[in-house]
Amino acid sequence: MPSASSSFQPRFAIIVAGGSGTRMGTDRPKQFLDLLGEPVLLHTLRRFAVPGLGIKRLVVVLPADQVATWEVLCAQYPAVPPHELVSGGTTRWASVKQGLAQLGHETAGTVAVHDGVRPLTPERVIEATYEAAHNHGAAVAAVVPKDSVRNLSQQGSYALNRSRLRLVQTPQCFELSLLRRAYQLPELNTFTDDASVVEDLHPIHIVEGDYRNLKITTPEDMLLAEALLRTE
Ligand SMILES: Nc1ccn([C@@H]2O[C@H](COP(=O)(O)OP(=O)(O)OP(=O)(O)O)[C@@H](O)[C@H]2O)c(=O)n1
Ligand SMILES: C[C@](O)(CO)[C@H](O)COP(=O)(O)O
Repeated sequence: MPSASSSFQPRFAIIVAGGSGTRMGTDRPKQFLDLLGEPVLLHTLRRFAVPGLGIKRLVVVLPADQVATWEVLCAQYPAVPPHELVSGGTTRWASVKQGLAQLGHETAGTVAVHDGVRPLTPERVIEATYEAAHNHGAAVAAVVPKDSVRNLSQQGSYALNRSRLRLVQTPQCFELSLLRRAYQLPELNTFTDDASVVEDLHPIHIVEGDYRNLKITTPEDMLLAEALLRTE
């Protein structure tokens, strides 16, 4: 169950799966690809449907032309977690905005935004990110880079101090009214995630993520996900 400090704050989750997966290059969207017997997105939903997390509503954002396909797909699997379907937009930002609109009548709570293509997120990371958002207003899961990092410059490139860098994952959790305010501002082409949408309004707290929490983006990520899932 959510810890005592957050027990009076309802939890919501918006799972964004409205993308087309151009970098994956498959015919069907990567969120529908089979991962050891179930679609990637179904694995992701199951991670959030764990009773101990106490999530009140699970909203799934899909490409408008894939909603019917998803409903047919879901009918083929047992015990699909209850979820609400919403059509997305042409950018991740627009899809999150649609997901937030679905929560329009909720007055308070903590909301997680999570990529539908992160099917391996440990429960510990989800719980810690909700809890940190409850305490700090805004929290994202992130990990330390394992490789050295260089910044490209006109002269060539220079090394960055990686001890001060973090690779940001999802979930990204926020106090509901804060996320709503942030998503009322105009969309910028510098937005890559929800933290970048919120950060001008509120500081972002970093929670320890997990290297297993990979985002399925290119074909080799499916092989990695399969291998990791087999160890669970
Ligand atoms: N218009 C969009 C674009 C992305 N997403 C979601 O945001 C997450 C992260 O995006 P990404 O990995 O970039 O997915 P795609 O946009 O599908 O991939 P690509 O950039 O390769 O086309 C994914 O779960 C994706 O479905 C979304 O809901 N709506
Ligand atoms: C939200 C995200 O997964 C955090 O790392 C990432 O920014 C999504 O980026 P993408 O280019 O849409 O895959």
